[in-house]
Amino acid sequence: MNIIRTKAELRALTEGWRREGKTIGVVPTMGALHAGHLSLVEAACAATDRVIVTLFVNPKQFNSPEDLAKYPRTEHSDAEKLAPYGADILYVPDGAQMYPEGFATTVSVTGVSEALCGATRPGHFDGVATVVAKLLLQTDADQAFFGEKDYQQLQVVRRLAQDLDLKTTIVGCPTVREDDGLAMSSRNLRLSAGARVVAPIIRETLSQAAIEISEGSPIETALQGARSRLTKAGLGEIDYLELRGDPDLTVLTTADRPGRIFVAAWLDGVRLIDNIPVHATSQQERLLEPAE
Ligand SMILES: Nc1ncnc2c1ncn2[C@@H]1O[C@H](COP(=O)(O)OP(=O)(O)OP(=O)(O)O)[C@@H](O)[C@H]1O
Ligand SMILES: CC(C)(CO)[C@@H](O)C(=O)[O-]
Ligand code: BAL
Repeated sequence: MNIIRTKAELRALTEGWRREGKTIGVVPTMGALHAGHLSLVEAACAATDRVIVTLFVNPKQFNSPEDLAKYPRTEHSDAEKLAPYGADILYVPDGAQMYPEGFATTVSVTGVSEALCGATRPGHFDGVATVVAKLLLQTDADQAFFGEKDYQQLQVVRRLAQDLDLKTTIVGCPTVREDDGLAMSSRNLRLSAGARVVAPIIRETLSQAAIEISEGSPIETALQGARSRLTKAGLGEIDYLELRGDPDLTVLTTADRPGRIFVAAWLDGVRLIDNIPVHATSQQERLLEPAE
């Protein structure tokens, strides 16, 4: 697998592949690769003839300079991890390739980007939408693969691809978890050993709340219970814990509409996110039963 660093090299490659009639898949990442990323690479390799993995720690999507400075940068081991997976290219542009002097354009998606992480990380999704639009165009991809761990990001990217008439199909892939249920994330590397033991409570708490809601508990009661469980475990700073319509994240859902619970909470100075679907089956069935 070759590493390339410039748009010019990338274009020469993709034009060559196009002449051979090959399809192209892209997996955008910020590196520090784990099994979640590798599952996207596997999906891309199964679906397209040529696969490009991109590695760019995009400064425009960080709303805290400290978070940007601390973001893990592990290009060498990332390339080693990718080697057995069959990706063709690791594309590692630098800041000057992506944002040359005079760069003045922002891609901003409204609606779906405004709640949840959009509300708590101002400017974050403008940074994501701008860099993803550029990566999809630079790689000339037929399909692009994103994880459901970042579910709101996936919906923002779907919207942007549709609204800008990009030819790339956006493919969502399931969240890959550690054995104890913690969603894999590059930022998990920053958890202390003690915090790492506590972190699986996020997924456990979401699952419990999802079951309670699907069995008919009032949404507010279930979410309040989840909030106090997280707080007791040491995740007292909660950016959001909400049930929202899926895929239309702009609406807070009601008991007769299934949705998804989203959380962002801080543990040990690290912001962790997760989400889980709520199948409001029993509640729905009850609502649909004819009144006696
Ligand atoms: N556990 C996971 N399962 C599936 N996909 C994932 C998982 N973690 C990340 N991804 C996906 O990998 C792609 C690149 O994500 P990124 O490089 O930011 O990694 P990350 O682990 O999400 O890091 P971060 O700590 O920034 O959240 C995104 O599409 C993201 O949704
Ligand atoms: C999609 C992405 C690579 C854009 O920088 C990033 O937001 C990420 O890694 O999820
Ligand atoms: N995986 C989302 C990238 C970010 O947190 O900036």
